[in-house]
Amino acid sequence: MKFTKMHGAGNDYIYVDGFRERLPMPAEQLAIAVSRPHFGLGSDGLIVLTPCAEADGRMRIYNNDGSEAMMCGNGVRCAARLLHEWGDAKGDEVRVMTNAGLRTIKLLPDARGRLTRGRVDMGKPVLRPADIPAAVPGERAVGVPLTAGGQTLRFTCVSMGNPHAVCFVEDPDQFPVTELGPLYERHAAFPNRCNIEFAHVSGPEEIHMRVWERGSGETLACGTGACAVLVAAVLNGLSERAVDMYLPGGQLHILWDEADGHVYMTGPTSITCTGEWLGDE
Ligand SMILES: N[C@H](CCC[C@H](N)C(=O)O)C(=O)O
Repeated sequence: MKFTKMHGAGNDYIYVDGFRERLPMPAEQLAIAVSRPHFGLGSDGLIVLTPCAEADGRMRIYNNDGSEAMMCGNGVRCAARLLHEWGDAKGDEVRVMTNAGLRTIKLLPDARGRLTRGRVDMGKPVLRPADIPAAVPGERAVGVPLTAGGQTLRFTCVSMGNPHAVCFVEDPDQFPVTELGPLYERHAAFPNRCNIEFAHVSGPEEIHMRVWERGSGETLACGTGACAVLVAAVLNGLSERAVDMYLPGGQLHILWDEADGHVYMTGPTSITCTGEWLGDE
C-alpha cells in the first residue's frame, strides 16, 4: 500500500490515497500498526482519503490508538493539499467531507509561490455542554472546576466537531501535561473522552499552548485544539478574536469571525515522504 507522510506544524499523519489504494487491514488496526515508532512508520495516526459525491474527497481520521475522530484541523489542511496535488481537486479552493461535516480549505502560496499553506473554515464552535459532550451543568462550560490526580483545575469546554477542554496556566512549557493530560482525557465529565489543552495568553493577539490529544497523547500541534483555545480565550475575556497560536511544532493563525461566527485556521503543510507500506512484522 502506497502512503504519503505529512505534517501540519509537526502534527504528523500517514495519508492513504483511497481513490487508488486498498487498505491491507481495517483502518482502526492499520492506524495502530503504521503509527508505532520502530515497528511502524511513527505518526500521530492515519488519514484515509476516498471519493465523495458532495466534495472533492472524504477524510477519515484515526488516532494512533485506533480510535476514529470526527475532525482533524491539521489533517484536513494537509488533505486539501494532497487532493489538489493528486488532481482530485481542481482549483485552490478544496472541499473535504469529514465526520463533522463539510470543510472548505483555501490553498495559499508560500514565499516560493507553492500552495503549501491553507486557510480552513473550521465552522462554528459548539458550546452547549450536552453537544460537546461534557457532563457539566449550565448552557456553557466556561471555567468549570474539574478534579483529577488530586488537582482541581478550571476548564472551558468547546467542540470543533470533536471535544476539547481548555485550561489556562502560567507556563505550559513547565506544566505536567503528560501526567495530568491522560487523567483529564478520561475524566468522568467526558463520556467520549476529550482532547485537553493547556494554554497561556501572552498578549491580546498571542497564545502559547500544549495539547494532550484524545487517542494520541501529547502531539506537537492540534488544529481543532488551537481553535478551541482561541474560542475559550475570547469567552474568558483573555484575548482578541484573532491571534497567533504558538505550539511546540509551529505556529497557526486563528480567527473567530464575529460576522459569521465561524473559526478560521491558517497554517502550513509539509510533505515528509512517500513510500510503500509492506507491513512485515
Ligand atoms: N485526537 C483528536 C483528533 C485529531 C485532532 C488534531 N490532530 C487536529 O489537528 O485537530 C480527537 O480524537 O478528537
